[in-house]
Amino acid sequence: MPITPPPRARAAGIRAQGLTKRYGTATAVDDLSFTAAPGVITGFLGPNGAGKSTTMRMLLGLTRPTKGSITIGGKHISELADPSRAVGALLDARAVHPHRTAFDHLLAIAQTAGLGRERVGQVLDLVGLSGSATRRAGEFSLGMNQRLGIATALLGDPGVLVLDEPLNGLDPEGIRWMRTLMRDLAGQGRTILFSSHLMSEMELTADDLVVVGRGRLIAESSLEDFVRVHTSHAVTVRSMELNELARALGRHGIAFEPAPGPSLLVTGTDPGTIGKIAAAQGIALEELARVRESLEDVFLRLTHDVTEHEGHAA
Ligand SMILES: Nc1ncnc2c1ncn2[C@@H]1O[C@H](COP(=O)(O)OP(=O)(O)OP(=O)(O)O)[C@@H](O)[C@H]1O
Repeated sequence: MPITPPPRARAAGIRAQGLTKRYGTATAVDDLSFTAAPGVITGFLGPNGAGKSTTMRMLLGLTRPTKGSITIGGKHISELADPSRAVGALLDARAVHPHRTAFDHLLAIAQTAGLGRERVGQVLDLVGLSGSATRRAGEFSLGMNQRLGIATALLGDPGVLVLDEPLNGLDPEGIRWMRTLMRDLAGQGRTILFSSHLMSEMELTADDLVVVGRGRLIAESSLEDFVRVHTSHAVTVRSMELNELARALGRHGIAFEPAPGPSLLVTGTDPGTIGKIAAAQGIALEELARVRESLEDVFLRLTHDVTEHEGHAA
């Protein structure tokens, strides 16, 4: 069933400016600024405790910032004429009354938001729960609860969706479904901000990334640029004539270091150049391959740096 966001919500992006939240002496979110644009999936990435949920709660007006702001289309959620139609959220999929049926759960929320009964059937259909509408939420698996949470978020047909760890607890089929749904929703011009602590999930789902560690911004860019900028490029080259190869690279001023096996780890150049240098010297190569840090490695290194910095500063 196609669902079309109201035109007024189409262009509403999310913007955090100097957003800060302190609990006593602990800082959960620290001078955080970022944007999430309409029409794309923005991945909010950070290890557990990085401040993602707190940021989302401040966006939804559930937690008051100590300093700074987070707005939807330039407005605080309390200034929006019809917040439930502007923004939908999945925060904690288990926060459902266990004895209520899926239908009644959605109906109660729809009625509070002034939405018609027919919308409940539509969202149940959209998330594939029509067949379980009369089952109690307490009997649901975590994956079904996630679907019910998404149905709740979509009730008001909002232009902005805020999803906290939506892929948690889903099986591979559920993950594929959630990705396709997010892609479709973004394709309709909606703003999607979804959090995860897993780089592997982001890699396959997000267009843009906001990376946080210890409440601070670590990186904000497209996924593509993040990979390009933060991935260190190196080339491994294996040859039985390693000494000759090392001398030839040295003559060209190319940096290298020994690697396991009869191999060198070469930096600052590309495989093509190494191949040409070897060919010119008549050196046979057994292997010539670009080494890429996995995104998981990049993420761990970046967030580790923040932790280290914090540790020294403390
Ligand atoms: N109500 C609160 N009172 C005190 N400290 C809090 C409160 N809410 C969050 N925190 C702390 O703020 C920090 C950020 O928590 P937050 O839940 O926002 O992180 P997160 O990135 O969403 O991580 P997770 O995925 O584990 O939820 C944590 O150190 C957390 O213990």
